Amino acid sequence: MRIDVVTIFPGYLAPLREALLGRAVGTGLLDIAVHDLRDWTHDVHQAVDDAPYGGGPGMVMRPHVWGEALDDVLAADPRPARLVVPTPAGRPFTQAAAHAYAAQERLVFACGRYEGIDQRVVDHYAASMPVDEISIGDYVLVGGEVAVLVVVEAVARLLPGVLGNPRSAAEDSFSDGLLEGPAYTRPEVWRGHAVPEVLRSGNHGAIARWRRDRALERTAERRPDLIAALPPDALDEADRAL
Ligand SMILES: NC(=O)c1ccno1
Repeated sequence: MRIDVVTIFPGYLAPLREALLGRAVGTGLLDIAVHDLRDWTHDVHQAVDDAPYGGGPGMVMRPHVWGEALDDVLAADPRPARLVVPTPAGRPFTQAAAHAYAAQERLVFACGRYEGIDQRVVDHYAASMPVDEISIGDYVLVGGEVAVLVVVEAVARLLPGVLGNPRSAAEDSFSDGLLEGPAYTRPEVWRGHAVPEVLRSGNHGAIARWRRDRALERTAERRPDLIAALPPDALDEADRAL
């Protein structure tokens, strides 16, 4: 997979070269290119924003700079791309979206700043390619860069070969529509808190049942919306007896 990120703060994306993502780049599983939007300005001030039509606070990012940048970035690789624009006004980014993105050959991220990018940029590219305006949560960041880090990590870990144990992704929170339950490791007792005995029993059926029950309890308590969204056949008789 190739990932391009266009931003006025390339340094914000440095973590993409670290740890798991850095190894994925090093092994060729992931190809990441970060571009400075200001490279496509032509004025001495390298201006990328201007006052909003209709008035209001803040500045809006200028369409012609973005258009020149995205034209060049998209033309740099023949693989079909999806343009992703993080914004608080976007559709929620979910684990399902992460899986969908992991199946893409190429993702191009446009990082807005200020009051965002002139809407005509999204409208223009949406006429010729898939474009998603996505949100990583109901809060407002200073720009799209941090959201890109979140999305890229959520997507990259799903790529075959990136995680050491592929079962990790298969048993993630949300993989079965539920939150993951609690996890424990040694020692058996820590500051008077003992590991649940069933996890030390070696009884794999009982362990699986216990884990499912804890996941159902946690999800019902913290995210009842996920329980409500489960397909009718998702809960078996033992689940319903909980
Ligand atoms: N909530 C978000 O995804 C976001 C992106 C930029 N600012 O906020």
